[in-house]
Amino acid sequence: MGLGVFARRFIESRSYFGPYGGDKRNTHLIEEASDYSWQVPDKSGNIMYYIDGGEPNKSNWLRFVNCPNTVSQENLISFVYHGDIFYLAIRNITVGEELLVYYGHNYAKKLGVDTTQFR
Ligand SMILES: C[S@@+](CC[C@H](N)C(=O)[O-])C[C@H]1O[C@@H](n2cnc3c(N)ncnc32)[C@H](O)[C@@H]1O
Repeated sequence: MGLGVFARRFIESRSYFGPYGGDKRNTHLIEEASDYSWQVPDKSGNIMYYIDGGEPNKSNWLRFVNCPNTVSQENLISFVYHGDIFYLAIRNITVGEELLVYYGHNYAKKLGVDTTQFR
């Protein structure tokens, strides 16, 4: 699991964080090459490009947020706004709790997460 992000202060539901830092790339090969990339879809769901936070100096702390193993652990969801990725708190998060955002079925499966419980 490596490093993760833990709340140092109370985070109110609907707080949001971002944008996720990284290079915008057009190749799907980045999904294989980087553990830190997000797909950015257009309004029809077609992938426009990827944001790759693989290089720490071009990214930010959002790259360290892990994926939950169970739905009850999930406390952030990702969303696209003006072509960037943001994370939204879907409930109050208490001090010391790990911030966890679901990565999507494909990536989560690779990590051994039981994806059937996630929408
Ligand atoms: C975006 S990074 C998250 C930060 C990472 N833990 C680190 O130390 O840089 C994604 C990587 O974190 C690890 N990871 C995140 N969520 C995980 C989970 N639920 N189970 C196992 N590994 C996980 C995997 O190695 C994955 O490729």
